[in-house]
Amino acid sequence: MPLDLYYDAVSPPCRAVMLTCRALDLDVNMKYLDLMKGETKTPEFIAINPQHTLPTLVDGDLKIWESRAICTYLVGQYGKNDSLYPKDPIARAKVDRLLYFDMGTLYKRFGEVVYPVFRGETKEIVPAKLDALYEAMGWLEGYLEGNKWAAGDKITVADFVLVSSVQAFEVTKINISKFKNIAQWLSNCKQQLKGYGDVCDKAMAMIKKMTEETHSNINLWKD
Ligand SMILES: N[C@@H](CCC(=O)N[C@@H](CS)C(=O)NCC(=O)O)C(=O)O
Repeated sequence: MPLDLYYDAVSPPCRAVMLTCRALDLDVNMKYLDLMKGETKTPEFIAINPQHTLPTLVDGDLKIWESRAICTYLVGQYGKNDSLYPKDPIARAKVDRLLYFDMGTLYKRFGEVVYPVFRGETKEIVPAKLDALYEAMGWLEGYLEGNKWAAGDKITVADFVLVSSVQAFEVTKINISKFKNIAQWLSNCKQQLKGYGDVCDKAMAMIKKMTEETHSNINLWKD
């Protein structure tokens, strides 16, 4: 039974799942819904996911959303081994910590700074919110110290999830070069994650264009 993935690559959570699918070499039926056109709000899609969020995966009778849950499900169900999401409780705890850190802190803080501007709700950045984002980046910088990949010396789903957030920081003109470990890890991801360019390049160009349209007078750079 083929997997159906409802997605729009402009969304970081969707890119995390797409990178996971590439890493696992999965044959996926890609079902594009245009977020900008509100295509998640149709009765047909709400019948699949009442929360109407992308990404959403349909695998036979299983309908699942929440990107990080999809990534870990896919590894458990289809991975040839557990390398991308280790079964060992300690190794898994280190990956899970990063998945929750991304959802509850890093990506959340990014969204609080940038999305109100993208949505045209404000033209002002709240300085405390920008400080909070850079604070979270400082924590990520520390977690990456001495590690090639987010959770250690092997690629895990934490890399797919975190890079999908951090790559958006770069095109929205947040200063990544201030954080040497993040900059090096981002470069590793660009070069070594399977399908990175296919999954991310077009979406990054779109986000860059949106940034130029909405953020031209807004400074997110901090030295
Ligand atoms: N925590 C969720 C967030 C999902 C989410 O909010 N997706 C947004 C795009 S980034 C969406 O689908 N918005 C359209 C809608 O809510 O109708 C995840 O990681 O999957």
